[in-house]
Amino acid sequence: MVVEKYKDADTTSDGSIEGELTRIIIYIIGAAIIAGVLTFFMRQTIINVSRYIEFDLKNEVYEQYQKLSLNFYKKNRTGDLMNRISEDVGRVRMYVGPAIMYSINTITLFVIALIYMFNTAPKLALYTIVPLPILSVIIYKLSKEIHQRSTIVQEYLSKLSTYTQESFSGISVIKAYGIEPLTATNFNQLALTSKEKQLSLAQVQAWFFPMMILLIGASNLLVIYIGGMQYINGEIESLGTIAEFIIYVNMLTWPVATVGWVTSIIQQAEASQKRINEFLKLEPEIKNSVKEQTQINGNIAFKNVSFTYDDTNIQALKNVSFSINEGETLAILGKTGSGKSTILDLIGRLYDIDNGEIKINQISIEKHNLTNLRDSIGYVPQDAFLFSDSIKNNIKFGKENTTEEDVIEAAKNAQVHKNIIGFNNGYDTVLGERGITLSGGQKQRVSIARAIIKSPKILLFDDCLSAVDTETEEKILKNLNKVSKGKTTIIVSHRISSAKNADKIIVLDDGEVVQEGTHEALVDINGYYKELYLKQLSETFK
Ligand SMILES: Nc1ncnc2c1ncn2[C@@H]1O[C@H](COP(=O)(O)OP(=O)(O)OP(=O)(O)O)[C@@H](O)[C@H]1O
Repeated sequence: MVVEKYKDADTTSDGSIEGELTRIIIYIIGAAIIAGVLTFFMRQTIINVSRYIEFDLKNEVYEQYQKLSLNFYKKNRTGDLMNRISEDVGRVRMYVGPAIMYSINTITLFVIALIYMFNTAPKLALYTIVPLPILSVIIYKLSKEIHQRSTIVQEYLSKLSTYTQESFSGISVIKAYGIEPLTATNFNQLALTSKEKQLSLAQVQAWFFPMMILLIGASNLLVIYIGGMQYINGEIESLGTIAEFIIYVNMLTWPVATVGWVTSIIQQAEASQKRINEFLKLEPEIKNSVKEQTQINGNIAFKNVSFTYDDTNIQALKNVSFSINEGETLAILGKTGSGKSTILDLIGRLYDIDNGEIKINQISIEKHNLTNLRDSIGYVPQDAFLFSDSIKNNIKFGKENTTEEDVIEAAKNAQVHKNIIGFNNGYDTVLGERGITLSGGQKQRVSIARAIIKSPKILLFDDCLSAVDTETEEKILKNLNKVSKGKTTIIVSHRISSAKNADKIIVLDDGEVVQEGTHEALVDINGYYKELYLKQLSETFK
């Protein structure tokens, strides 16, 4: 406009043109600086808020994971569980962050630009904005397609990483069986499919910018053509209007494109939020219905207990009855799959039973505060699970605020102290992926130390001496006898040596109690226990 004003005038030499241009340049620079500062604060506020929301949501989802029972984990694949906490939460964040931010941006810019455009040249404004909704719809369709294809790409990437992870974990089996070529072929097949999916994604993505450029170009041409015609016809006064409109078109194209993109983000976020909500509404199967504290002394009684695993429909326990008093030791023997571990899981209330009753301190197990119940149990599982952390922390895991001396004492009682001090870093030796691998027997003993240090009312040992030699077993049992004074102990085993000193022994067969008594009584009766005793006795003297 300024140029046009002075174009035909004779006064090119006076300073007023310079002054006016400088003023406008300062306005432009000033507006850019203000826009920059405001954009910075907007991003700071909205993106930060979205990160806070993401943080809260992740914690909420994780907390819910902790509450849900084992059955839930069996029904859902680990990949899906991970997705909910990372991808679904991420999509919701995209909605509360970028989507809202870009929408505000678009609306503000659009309203201001449209007011200016219609004020300057209403007819030209109308022609200019015609291609914009088309651009929006195209970008929406493209974004949707891109999203669908990238979900598939993501799926293949996680399949690839699961496969590789599993190969790394099972590398010793792969090498021992010499199946490297087979695993390599499988990997190659997966990688090939993954590549194809990536290429198909790239194909759609490749359309994104050409489409934008095409539509911007079309809008520009339209402005120049219509604007030019209007100028020739004298409908618009100045050529500057055309230049002004070209700037508007370029200013509006990106925000209009984001409308399409934002719509697709909102749709994805809606689906993710729905999935998260459904998940957060899930009630844990095992509920802690008792809020007040309950006392656990260690009397345990099973009365006609039957239990079937939901997922496999295997009836693991049939009409099982037995009782054990506070401070006593019970040994459970039986063939594999006879239901021994299931009994221990039921005492920790990892599952609720179908029929019968489990009583702890003469009170039904459901009437106990679940936290109190689990706090009073020291459980050593069949497969000792140790975290990728130091040995010290793995033992301390049983009881947080504990002293170094207690850790050493527990390790001594579990007969693993000597092994630990033999490592270069002693108790600070890191286990797992980043550290050393313990032998099966060492793992079991660290796991025993973890249970002992807790000094719980009830100690549950699930075949946890299977990987130690009989001499060490003898020593551990002797120590356990000492530390388990006054505590109720249940030992699941396949060895008579672990069971013989128990106050009571039960033998399970296919989920039923088939023998019950003390060692002295059972070796006198024909049956599984006597057979096992004679077999193991003869092996000892071989
Ligand atoms: N988590 C589970 N989900 C479904 N079925 C299970 C589960 N755990 C065990 N089972 C089934 O229940 C039955 C009893 O299993 P349990 O683990 O109690 O036997 P066990 O006597 O401890 O065996 P082992 O001596 O081999 O450890 C088995 O047939 C087993 O397949």
